[in-house]
Amino acid sequence: MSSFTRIHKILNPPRIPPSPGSNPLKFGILGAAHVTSKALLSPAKSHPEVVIYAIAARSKDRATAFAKEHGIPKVFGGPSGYQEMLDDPEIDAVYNPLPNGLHYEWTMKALAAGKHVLLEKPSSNTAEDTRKMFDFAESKGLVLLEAFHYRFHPVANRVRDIVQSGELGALKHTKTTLILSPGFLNLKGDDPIRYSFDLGGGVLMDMGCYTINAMRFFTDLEPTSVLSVKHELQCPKIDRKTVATFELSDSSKATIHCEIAPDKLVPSMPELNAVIECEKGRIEVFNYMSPSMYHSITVTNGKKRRVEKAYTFPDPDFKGESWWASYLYQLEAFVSKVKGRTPHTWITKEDSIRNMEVIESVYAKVSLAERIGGSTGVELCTCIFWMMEWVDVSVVQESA
Ligand SMILES: NC(=O)C1=CN([C@@H]2O[C@H](COP(=O)(O)OP(=O)(O)OC[C@H]3O[C@@H](n4cnc5c(N)ncnc54)[C@H](OP(=O)(O)O)[C@@H]3O)[C@@H](O)[C@H]2O)C=CC1
Ligand SMILES: O=C1OC[C@@H](O)[C@H](O)[C@H]1O
Repeated sequence: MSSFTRIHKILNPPRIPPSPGSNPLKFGILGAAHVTSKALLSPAKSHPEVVIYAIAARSKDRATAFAKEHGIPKVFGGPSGYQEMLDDPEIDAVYNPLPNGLHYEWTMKALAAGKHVLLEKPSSNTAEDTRKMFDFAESKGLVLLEAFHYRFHPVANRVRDIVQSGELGALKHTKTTLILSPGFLNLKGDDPIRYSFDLGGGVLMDMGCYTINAMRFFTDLEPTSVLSVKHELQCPKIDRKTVATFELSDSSKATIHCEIAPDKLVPSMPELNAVIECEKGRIEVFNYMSPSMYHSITVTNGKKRRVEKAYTFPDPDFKGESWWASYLYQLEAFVSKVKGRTPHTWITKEDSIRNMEVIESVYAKVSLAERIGGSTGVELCTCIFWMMEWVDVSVVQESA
C-alpha cells in the first residue's frame, strides 16, 4: 500500500459494521474526554466486533452533544450519570479516559458492575492502586488493560526484536523521549488535568509513563536504581519536564526525557524518539509513539546502515493492516482477550504495576510527593498557569 493510501485510510478509517452473529462488544464511555475520538471512536468504526453504545458525562448537555457528534445511541448525564451507565446491563466493556486521579475509583466501580475495562494510561495514581485494580479484575474474571497503545503497533515489537536478537551486541545506553507542546496538542482547555496534583497530574505521569514503559519494553530490562533526576516544576509538586537516568538490570544505563514544551511563536515540533546504543551499533527510532502515519527504525551495525518500517506484523495469520493505527491494534487485542482468543500482544498486570513503581521511584528521588492513592485525594493544587498564557515559572529541582 502506498504511503498516500495508508495515510488517507488512517484519516478516513473504513466503516466496517458488525457482521451478523459476531456478538459485538458494547462499549460505554466514562466522560466526554478529548482522547476518546482517536483512542476508541475512530478505531471502533473499523472493528466489526465493537459497538459504541453509551456515553456518560457529568453534564447531560455535554454527553448529549458528544453522543450527537459521534452517533452514540445512549446518553447518561448528571451527577449520577457515570454510575447509571455502569449499571446498564447492555454494556460489556467500559472505556475509562478520566483524569489519572479518577482511574482507580471508576475502574473499580466498572469492575464491580461486571464490565471489562480499557483503561487510559497511566493506570492510576499509585502502584498499590494498580495492583488492587488488577487483583479485583482477576477475581471477577474480567479483562483490564492499561491503554499503552504504542505497544500494540508492530514498530514497538520490531524494535524490541532487534534488541533481543543480539545482532548489535550488549546494550550500552537507551534513551526514550517524549516532548510535546500544548499548542501542538491543542491541550489548552477548561479541564487542566495535567497540572492538577489531586487529579494525578505532572508530566512524568502524563508522558513519562510512556518513556518509562518504552525503556522497559525495548530493553526487556528493569531499572535497578534511579541515578539522577532533573525536574522543572510548573507549580508545586507538578513537573512539566523530567529527565531521569537509570541503571538497568544488565548494568547498562538509560535516560528518559518527558516534557510539555512551552510554545514560542508557533507550536514546538514534537519529539517521540528512542535511541538504543549497543556495543556493535545503534537503533534510532523516529516516532515510536504514533507510528502509523510515519516512522523509521534506523539500524547502524558497524559500517552498515539500514532503515526499516514496520506497519504490519510478519505473522501472516494476524489480520492487522498497514493503515491500522496503534489504537486499532490495541482495540483488536482487547476484543480478542475478552472473547477468549489469544491477542497478538498484551500488557500484563505485573507490567502495569512495575511501570507505576518506576514512576514513583523517580518522584521519590527528588522528594516530590507521591500522588494520592484510592479515591479520596482531596489536596487541591490546580495550576492556574495552564489556563493563562504560558508563564515561565520553572523551578529546577535536581538530584544526582
Ligand atoms: N492514549 C492516548 O493517546 C492518550 C491518553 N490520554 C489519557 O486519557 C485521559 C484523559 O485525557 P484527556 O482526553 O486529555 O482529558 P480531558 O480533560 O479531555 O477529559 C477528561 C474527562 O474527565 C472527566 N472528568 C471527570 N471528573 C473530572 C474532573 N474533576 N476534572 C476534569 N475532568 C473530569 C471529564 O468528563 P465529563 O465529560 O464527564 O465532564 C473530561 O471529559 C488521561 O488519563 C490521559 O493520560 C490523553 C491523551 C492521549
Ligand atoms: O497519552 C498522551 O499522549 C500524548 C499527549 O497527548 C498526552 O498529553 C498524553 O496524555
